[in-house]
Amino acid sequence: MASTRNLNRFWEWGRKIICVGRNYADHAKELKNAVPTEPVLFLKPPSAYVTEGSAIMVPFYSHNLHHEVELGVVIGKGGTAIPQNAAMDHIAGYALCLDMTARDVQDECKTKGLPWTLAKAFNTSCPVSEFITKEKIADPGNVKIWLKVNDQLRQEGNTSQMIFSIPFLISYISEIITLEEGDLILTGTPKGVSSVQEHDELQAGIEGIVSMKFRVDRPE
Ligand SMILES: CC(=O)CC(=O)C(=O)O
Ligand SMILES: [Mg+2]
Repeated sequence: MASTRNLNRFWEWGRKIICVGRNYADHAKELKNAVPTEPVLFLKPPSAYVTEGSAIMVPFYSHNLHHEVELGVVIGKGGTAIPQNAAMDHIAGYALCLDMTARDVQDECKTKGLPWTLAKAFNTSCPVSEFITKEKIADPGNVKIWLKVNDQLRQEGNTSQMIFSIPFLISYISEIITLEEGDLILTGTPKGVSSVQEHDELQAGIEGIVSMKFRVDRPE
């Protein structure tokens, strides 16, 4: 049965945020990571969401917060082990997302063999744009995404560069983690990630579709 809940404010649903790492070869290489042969997955909690008008907070334990601009896929119809050829039917729409990453903490976690939770899942680590209905993006596998810091272009990529396609990711993830209406999948970032500081202004967009703006702040 179709849901009567409105996905326009999907971030208020409190559902899962599933992130794909190293899905662009140029980004994997810039961080000297191997190009993966299977998707790299991690999670953010719903408390990571932040929307325009609120600030991205640098976690108190980090001195190297990075931006990662990514296309987000909002799930409209849940499922388990969704076949690739049905995957697009499970999408309600999209959002532009930032996977804010405490890179210094992530590097330490990697060295110590620890999970990335402190680096990736802190409050405000998932800034999102307005909800973009599915009809507004004819081919999510071919859109240009970009990010500027204080008006300087830092990231520019096309989702056609993804190693694992959106249908493949939906199918792969749903075999392991049942997808539910309101879940968000972050599909990975292209090259150009870099450090942001308190008071910086981040602007990001999907060309011709949406743009968004966030300020960076640090707790007192
Ligand atoms: C190395 C990473 O932080 C992976 C990641 O999140 C990505 O988007 O790639
Ligand atoms: Mg990422």
